[in-house]
Amino acid sequence: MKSPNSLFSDRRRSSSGTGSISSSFMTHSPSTSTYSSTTTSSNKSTPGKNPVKIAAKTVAEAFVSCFTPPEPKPSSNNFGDSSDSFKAPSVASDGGSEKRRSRGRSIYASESNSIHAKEAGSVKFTMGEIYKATRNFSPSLKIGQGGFGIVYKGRLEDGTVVAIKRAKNTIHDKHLGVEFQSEVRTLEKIEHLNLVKFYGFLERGEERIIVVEYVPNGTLREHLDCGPGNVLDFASRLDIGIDVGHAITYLHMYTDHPIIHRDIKSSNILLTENLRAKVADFGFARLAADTESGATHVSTQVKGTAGYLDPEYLSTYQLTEKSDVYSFGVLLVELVTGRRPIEPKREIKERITARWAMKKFTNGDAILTLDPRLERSAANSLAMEKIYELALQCLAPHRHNRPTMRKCAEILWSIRKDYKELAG
Ligand SMILES: Nc1ncnc2c1ncn2[C@@H]1O[C@H](COP(=O)(O)OP(=O)(O)OP(=O)(O)O)[C@@H](O)[C@H]1O
Repeated sequence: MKSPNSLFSDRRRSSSGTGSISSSFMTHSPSTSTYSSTTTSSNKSTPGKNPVKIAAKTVAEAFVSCFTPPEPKPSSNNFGDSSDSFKAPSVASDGGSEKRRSRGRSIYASESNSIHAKEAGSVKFTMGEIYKATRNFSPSLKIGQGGFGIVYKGRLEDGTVVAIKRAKNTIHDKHLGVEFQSEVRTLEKIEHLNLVKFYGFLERGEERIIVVEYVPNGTLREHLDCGPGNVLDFASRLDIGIDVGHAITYLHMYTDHPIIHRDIKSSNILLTENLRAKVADFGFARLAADTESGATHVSTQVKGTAGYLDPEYLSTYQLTEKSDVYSFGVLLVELVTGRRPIEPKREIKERITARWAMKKFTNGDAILTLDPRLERSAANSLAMEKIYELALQCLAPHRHNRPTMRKCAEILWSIRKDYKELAG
């Protein structure tokens, strides 16, 4: 097993609301030119033969101040203004007059000649509509920035408020093109209360844009980073764990073909005003092996985020749904401790949070790892122990020893039931 600290990072991001920019603590970056998309479904291990390059994202996201929801500043660009107040630049042949077909959602779909427009469930936007929705990508509507590009808050013509993800230069970064395709293809196939809703996309020239549901209350990571006044209480953390559990169970079990998210992490969990969770960012998602044909895993290059990556996948390149289960285990520890999966500034034995917390748990000292901002009540302590018991299983080094996501969700349900009874 490679240490997460030795992974590559090809990402930099700034958090919405804080404006802070992270820098990678990883040692080197992968060359984008060595990217390989070679993947196979297999029941055999092929380590060493794959031209694999690890493309892991950084977790060294330096949120320096407390979270504030990513509402654009009130300004002349706010949505309260008349939409006549700006003009969309003219766009060559994108055809603002394109008619659109509806998918039963409050948006329109294209009937243009695009191959995507003809695919079931796909929705194509024009550049004119995107300009209009974002007021020409107004900086005041910028709500975040990730490795993929800049995210804007936008409003569609029918008033639907959306998040518009604009890829940075895909022409010079093949990864982003692949990520875009992956995200669109996955989003097209899914619909679940705990997954961000897909509204459509645009792929034209160098532009790659994804339009999804706007989730107004920031990321789980931002909430966990908050100071004493805004602590996410234990019950909310439990609810969020269950929501995420349901979302991943749906991906693994209830889509036409199982989908592996590959990047489950707290900064990809968006929260609604009621603190319900929605899993986002399907840039690394991919279809699981076709078990009906006897395949047990997919052999593919390693992608994900350092600190959340399944060690077995990391060393064998064999991807299964259980890699998401491992990441979910890391997320459970994050929910309990409030810490990031890797905390480089702490003393060595505490740097890998899951390792530290699981050690304390097995030594009977779990309480020492509970987020210091949470109450040390009987209900919290008992639920914490049970969550750690589940996390320990999710973090098993070998995938066969990890529970399914469905089992995880069931266990969390029963933990919440007991928690409610005890907490009163
Ligand atoms: N649907 C959404 N609703 C509201 N805010 C969003 C939405 N999607 C993204 N954001 C905001 O934009 C930020 C960047 O999101 P994005 O999905 O682009 O990250 P990313 O490219 O996946 O970053 P990374 O790959 O480094 O994780 C998020 O942290 C969040 O604050």
